[in-house]
Amino acid sequence: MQTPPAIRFNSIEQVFPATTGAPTHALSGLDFTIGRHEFVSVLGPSGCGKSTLLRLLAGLMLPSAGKVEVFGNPVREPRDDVGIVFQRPTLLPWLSVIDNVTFPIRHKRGRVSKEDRRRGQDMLELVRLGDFADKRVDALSGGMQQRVGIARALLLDPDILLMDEPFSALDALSRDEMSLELLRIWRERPKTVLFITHSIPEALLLSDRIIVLSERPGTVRDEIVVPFARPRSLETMADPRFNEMANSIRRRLFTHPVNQTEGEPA
Ligand SMILES: Nc1ncnc2c1ncn2[C@@H]1O[C@H](COP(=O)(O)OP(=O)(O)OP(=O)(O)O)[C@@H](O)[C@H]1O
Repeated sequence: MQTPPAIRFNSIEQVFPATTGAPTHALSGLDFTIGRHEFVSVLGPSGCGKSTLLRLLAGLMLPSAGKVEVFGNPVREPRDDVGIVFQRPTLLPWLSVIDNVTFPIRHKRGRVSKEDRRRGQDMLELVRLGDFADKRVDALSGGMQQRVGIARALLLDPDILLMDEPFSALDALSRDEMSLELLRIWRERPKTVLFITHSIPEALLLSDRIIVLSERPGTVRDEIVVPFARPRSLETMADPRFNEMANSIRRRLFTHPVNQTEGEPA
């Protein structure tokens, strides 16, 4: 039997009812799969349903129709093998860094064992915050707080990592630095990554494949295989093909296709 993909969206419809006025049709006929340890970014116009598809995959809500599957199993609730990093890391400012990293375990089991703390410390080493375990999180910069969020998402060693615009609140330099850090972490701990972003260069630098969604209701408009060799670095962005691809994606995103072939690269 064929191994199921790590992630499958199968004919997803998502309609949000309205208390007044028309309901919002957020996603329609959404179909795509992601293979194990693949890094896939989702790009699309504002409001096209990117965060919605991530919340469906995280088991935070159920689709109006269709199926979301993780390793062939329908997603009905949050799972330990799916870690999530949000745009803002939602840390508890009165707790130390290590207590924030191990918080999901405290929340779930009511206590944190020595072994859990050791694992938390390992994750802090991985994100290069090993010396900051006992600091309060509000003493850290935005980039460092996002590292804490990544360490927390990796604590239970999930197969799948969902990232919803994780670096968009950072300044440009920290953003580039965190992109490279994410590539390093992904190399050291291979994961299946679904990464939501508004940044075309970020998607090109990080991903194996980019899914471009249409305007709402979001559906797959394009799938782009990113050809750049790994490991990638800022040098990758100097490859002349990088700008060409970025421009081609930009055109696809911001033009309304007259027919299906418009915007195809030459
Ligand atoms: N819980 C909800 N109830 C009602 N409408 C919702 C709900 N969640 C999302 N929506 C609507 O569904 C559509 C898709 O929202 P979503 O946040 O998924 O888009 P997005 O592509 O992530 O947007 P952005 O790029 O601006 O972050 C939007 O019109 C939004 O207002």
